[in-house]
Amino acid sequence: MPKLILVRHGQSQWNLENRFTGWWDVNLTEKGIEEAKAAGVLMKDKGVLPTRAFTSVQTRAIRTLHLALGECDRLWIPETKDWRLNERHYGGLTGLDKQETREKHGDEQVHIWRRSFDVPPPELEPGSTYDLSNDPRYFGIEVPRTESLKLTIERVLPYWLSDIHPALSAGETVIISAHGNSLRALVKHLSNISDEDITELEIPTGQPIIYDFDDAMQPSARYYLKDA
Ligand SMILES: O=C(O)[C@@H](CO)OP(=O)(O)O
Repeated sequence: MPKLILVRHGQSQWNLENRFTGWWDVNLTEKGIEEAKAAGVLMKDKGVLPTRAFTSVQTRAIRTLHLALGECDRLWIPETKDWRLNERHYGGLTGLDKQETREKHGDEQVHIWRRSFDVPPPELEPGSTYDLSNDPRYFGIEVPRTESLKLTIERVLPYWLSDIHPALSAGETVIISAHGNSLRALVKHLSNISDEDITELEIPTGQPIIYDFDDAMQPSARYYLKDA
């Protein structure tokens, strides 16, 4: 039975500092490293061992993948990195302190920017410190200036369909190491969650989530590997 493992990267430096992160490339904290390793130990203990890996082009997700695979002796499996699994682009909010932004714009506005389905944050100014248009990893890609969850889904889902789903259909046990909002995009699709209800879904760091697929490639209800 094909299995899908979703894991959000361990705590990042800007998760710790409570700053809007998005596409900005920050590293894991010590706690994040431990969370990633614990995910790998759990996979080993439960005998859920990936045969194929997908991740974003962001250090925190790549390192989480490698730390987890290292713990379950699966560093050798094929892996693909793709920007379409990146975190949602936080636009002009990138780098700002979340609490200070609440104090400036109000709780409600910040909640809309963070969790509404289709209201994107303000656009990032061209030439801003956080403009990644010239980053070599995005060569040939039009780096977004901002993204809502809806816009994130519009790049995650086609990639899921073209690259990840076929690997699962071929019988692979697939691990995706990605981000809070790129994983919300996938979970929304797989668990058929409405545009309203997805605003309530939070994905914890470093905690593997599983879907089992049946012969018709229909996903089971999702569950945490720790509860299996
Ligand atoms: O800052 C971010 O990029 C994300 C994930 O850490 O934050 P949020 O919880 O607002 O989606």
